[in-house]
Amino acid sequence: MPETILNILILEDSATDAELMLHTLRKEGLNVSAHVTMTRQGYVAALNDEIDLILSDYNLPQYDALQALEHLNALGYDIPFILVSGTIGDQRAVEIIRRGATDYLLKSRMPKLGQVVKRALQERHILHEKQQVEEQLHLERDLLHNVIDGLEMQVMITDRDFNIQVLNWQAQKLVPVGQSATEMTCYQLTRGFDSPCSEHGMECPIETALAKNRATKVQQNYQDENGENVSVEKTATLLRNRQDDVTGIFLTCRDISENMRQKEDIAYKEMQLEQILHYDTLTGLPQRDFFFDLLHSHMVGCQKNNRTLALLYLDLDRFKNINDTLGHTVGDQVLQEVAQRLQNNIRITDNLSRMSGDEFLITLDPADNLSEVTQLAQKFLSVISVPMKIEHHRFHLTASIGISLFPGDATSPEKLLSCADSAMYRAKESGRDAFRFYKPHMNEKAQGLLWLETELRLAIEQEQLELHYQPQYDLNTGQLVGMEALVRWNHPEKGMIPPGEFIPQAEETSLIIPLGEWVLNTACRQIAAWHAMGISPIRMAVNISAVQFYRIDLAQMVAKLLDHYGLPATLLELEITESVLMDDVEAAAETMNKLTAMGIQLSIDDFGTGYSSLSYLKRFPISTLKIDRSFINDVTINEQDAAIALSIISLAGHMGIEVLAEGVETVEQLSFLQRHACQYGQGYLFNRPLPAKDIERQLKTAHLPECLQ
Ligand SMILES: Nc1nc2c(ncn2[C@@H]2O[C@H](COP(=O)(O)O[C@H]3[C@@H](O)[C@H](n4cnc5c(=O)[nH]c(N)nc54)O[C@@H]3COP(=O)(O)O)[C@@H](O)[C@H]2O)c(=O)[nH]1
Repeated sequence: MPETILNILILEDSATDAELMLHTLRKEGLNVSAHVTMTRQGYVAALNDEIDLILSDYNLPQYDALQALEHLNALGYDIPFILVSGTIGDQRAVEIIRRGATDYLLKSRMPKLGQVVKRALQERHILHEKQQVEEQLHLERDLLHNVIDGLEMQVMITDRDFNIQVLNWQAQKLVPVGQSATEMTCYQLTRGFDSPCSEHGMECPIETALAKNRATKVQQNYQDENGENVSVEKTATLLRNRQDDVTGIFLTCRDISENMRQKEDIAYKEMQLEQILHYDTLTGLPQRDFFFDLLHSHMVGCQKNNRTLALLYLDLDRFKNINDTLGHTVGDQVLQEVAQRLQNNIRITDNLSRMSGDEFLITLDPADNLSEVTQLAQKFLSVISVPMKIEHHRFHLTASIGISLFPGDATSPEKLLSCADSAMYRAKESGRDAFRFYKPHMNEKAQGLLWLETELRLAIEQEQLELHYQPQYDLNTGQLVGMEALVRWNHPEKGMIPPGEFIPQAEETSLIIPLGEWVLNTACRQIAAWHAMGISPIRMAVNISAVQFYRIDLAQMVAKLLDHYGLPATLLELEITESVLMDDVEAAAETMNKLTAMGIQLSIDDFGTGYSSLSYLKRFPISTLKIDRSFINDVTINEQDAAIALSIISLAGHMGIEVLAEGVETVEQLSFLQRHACQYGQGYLFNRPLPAKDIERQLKTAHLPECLQ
């Protein structure tokens, strides 16, 4: 590294002294380059930024050190100035130091010059460095101040007791006119509180930062004076001295209300997107892919907890016809209605989705109870089959359902779906409006159902069914007033199967429709046949199930039969259970009104066992209430049953409705009913249900049961 050259300006009229100075300095190891002058002009001309040091005698012929110092200061140079002179007295020496000289050396002490110069240069160097540091600090402070001031957030520095010490421009704006920020606390300034935020139900960033001994960020939410929701984010950074003591807190406060609103907006849009991606826009149900996720997680849950899950694949029957004939707008409304009906009937733990077009998927979880699965599947078919009114169109819709079980049938969602799909096709093949379990794993009940359904279909075709008739009597006169047609199944291998064993299954599989039609047709044919034999006409009661009531145009069918056999409608009575009426009050009233308008009598079967609502008695055109035989059974020994029977008799009397007691088996029951003015009765005491031939005999002979004679 090249040695630094020291440029010295020497103001000296003695060449020897100047030479001595240089010699002394060089001897001290300084590499010196010097310019010597004794005049003012020479001095001023030689002054420049390159000069490192000035050595000056005190008195010169036309100039002196005080003037030289003045010039130096006037020209703005900052060069160490050392007076090297003979004795000038202390006063002058002090004066010259006061005027800006760096040091003073007597010529008699010339050997010390090196040390004096070195010290002066060093001091100057230190001073320069200090100035530079100060300059730098000043610049940085300025920069920091500008940066903080330029921030859109409020910034303040407080002490540990929340007292404000420094504020930026944004925070300054909060300071009330006439008040000084430094006399306020941060909570007064930002919230107008008289105590820290923590005492007002909000987290205080300063307290948290001090407690955790580190920088902290908190969010405060509140309502401003206009009732607007405000969210602010506050950070507190601990300021420390060299001993690591906390000397203050650097606090920032940012209004993030807009961010929060945007976040909420984004969250809402994400939710909408989620809705679009995962949910079917027409029905609002989960779409296929999302449903598969749900199915998968249900399967995992079932596996873990040893539960069975059922997947139901539901496809509407002949839905294409609706779309093709009435257009997609009507079709869409039908799908929405179906979705709604299914949604209303699934359990809280089940899931429903729209697979595509007119196909819906339902997970039943848990599905350990297979009879419940069967009931639910039937329920879905039933609710879909309740007539639907869209615009001015009325529909009788049906569906086919395939059911697969996890883990029995398949262990992957795809395979489970494929099993349910093939079961659904089997349901379609069976004539639609039915459900089928996936075959390899059908439970006993499902297998039994399938057997029954197949056999019952054959029974209708092969005339294994027959009707028995149970007479109904006027309990006062003993007169035979009507009879109830009751179906019997004479199975070629199993013998007589009671209706209680096949009617409910026929209702589940919708076979009740052809079966019910067969019963009505046979009953009407029988009335016509007896009429043709000259037997005086007698009213025939026929049981009608809910499925018949809602899924076919019953009035139209009955009208056709009456017309076909040339019978007056008054000879026909249709028995409906209470629950049928409650399924769809509007539709029930419509059908009943049509039937009564034709002259058909309507009776309520098993009265007292269901809703027994007075309101429907007023609403529907009912001609007879049939007291359920469960009340008649113990009417003479059970006070409660007696009370129920009596109130039904009284109720019917007040409403002008006829009343018939079912299941009269004993003379005691008969006399109770007679005593309490029950008009009609039916039961084993008078007759069991009998084949047509046996009834014929009674009708021809007008034979009265003994107990009524
Ligand atoms: N939808 C249709 N349902 C029908 C039809 N035929 C019958 N059924 C219903 O099946 C249930 C069982 O009927 P069934 O075994 O025929 O029993 C009837 C009578 O035999 C029995 N009864 C009559 N009197 C007495 C008696 O004194 N004691 C006694 N223990 N039982 C008696 O009651 C049944 C008639 O009941 P109801 O219909 O409520 O009047 C039954 O629910 C039938 O409704 C059909 O064609 N379609």
